[in-house]
Amino acid sequence: MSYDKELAAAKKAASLAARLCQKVQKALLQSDVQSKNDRSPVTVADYGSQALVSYVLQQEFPSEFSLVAEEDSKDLRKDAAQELVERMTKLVNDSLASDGSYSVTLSTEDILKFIDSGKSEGGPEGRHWVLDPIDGTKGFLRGGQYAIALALLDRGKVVLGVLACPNLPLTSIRDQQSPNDEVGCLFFAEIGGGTYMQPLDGSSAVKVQVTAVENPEEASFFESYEALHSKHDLSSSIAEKLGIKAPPVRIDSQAKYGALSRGDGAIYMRLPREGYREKIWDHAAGCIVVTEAGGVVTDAAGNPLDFSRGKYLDLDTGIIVTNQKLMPLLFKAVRESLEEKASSL
Ligand SMILES: Nc1ncnc2c1ncn2[C@@H]1O[C@H](COP(=O)(O)O)[C@@H](OP(=O)(O)O)[C@H]1O
Ligand SMILES: [Mg+2]
Ligand SMILES: [Mg+2]
Ligand SMILES: [Mg+2]
Repeated sequence: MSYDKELAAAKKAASLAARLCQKVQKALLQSDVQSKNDRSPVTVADYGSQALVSYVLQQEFPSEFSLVAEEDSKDLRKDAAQELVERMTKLVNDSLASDGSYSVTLSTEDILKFIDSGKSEGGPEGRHWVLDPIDGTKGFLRGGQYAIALALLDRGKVVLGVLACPNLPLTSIRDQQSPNDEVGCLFFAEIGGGTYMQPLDGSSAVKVQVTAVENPEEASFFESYEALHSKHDLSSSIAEKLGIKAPPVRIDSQAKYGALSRGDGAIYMRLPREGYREKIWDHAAGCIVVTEAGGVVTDAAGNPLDFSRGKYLDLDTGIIVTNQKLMPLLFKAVRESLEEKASSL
């Protein structure tokens, strides 16, 4: 089955949302930051991006629409958020107008409804869009990496994914010469069709592949910038076992999956603290972008990620990503390190 029409819509929605986010990041004001009850930050751009993507997808697929997305409008309906909602409404309307294909002016209530249409629970039946309107909000606030991550599930499987990474250099992050290098990448993948990357400004796409490195000593690895999101000491001990020489590359968001899909690095390890439950929007798009580029994504027990169980990914311990050749070595090092840790407790 082809998902070409869905992929085209997803690319358009994510690119428009990326433009909105870039505009906000440039003019970031402290008051744009709200605090959700889980204490993770969320900005006018997270909400605006979700409203925009939800609107575009509903225009393109009016009859069959289900969206599992990270944000909801609860905090925005409080009096204190009124100014933020008005500014966000203007941002979304300006972004839609700049595209030219939608002649519409949405009201604040429309916008809140589009945000709330992301409340689907997903699951193993039918089709569901999966959206992280800004993945890596902390990176976004720091001026670092972030991604607009959009995927489509069909009967529980990820069948397409798009990652817009507005701050990711077009060339490998390993050989960055100057801070002026061009940035803004759009990664996209459809099941069975490979992974492509194009500049966010719309010029032509190139096919990408994960690295062919087989010797772990030559590999480099990615992990979260935020030490709270992934145990840096554990990944260091795994890297040491593998003989990896290069220091870890710490970047925010699913930009890690994008960078890995084009071979900027060989390994991504995500080892959250006990009790943390991963959400599908944090991995669905990244997972297909890497697997279609020839990579492998599993949990720490070697199982593929199961996106069919609702909004949570119930997995064993963490997520590991690399190419086919290195996976057995990485898996072994991860198991040994986890066992050593368990026996030292
Ligand atoms: N304690 C924790 N452990 C692991 N991941 C966490 C976490 N707290 C938040 N996250 C997730 O980590 C994501 C960012 O990924 P990364 O660590 O790769 O930059 C966040 O996405 P959002 O920024 O969309 O909220 C959030 O879902
Ligand atoms: Mg968040
Ligand atoms: Mg996220
Ligand atoms: Mg997010």
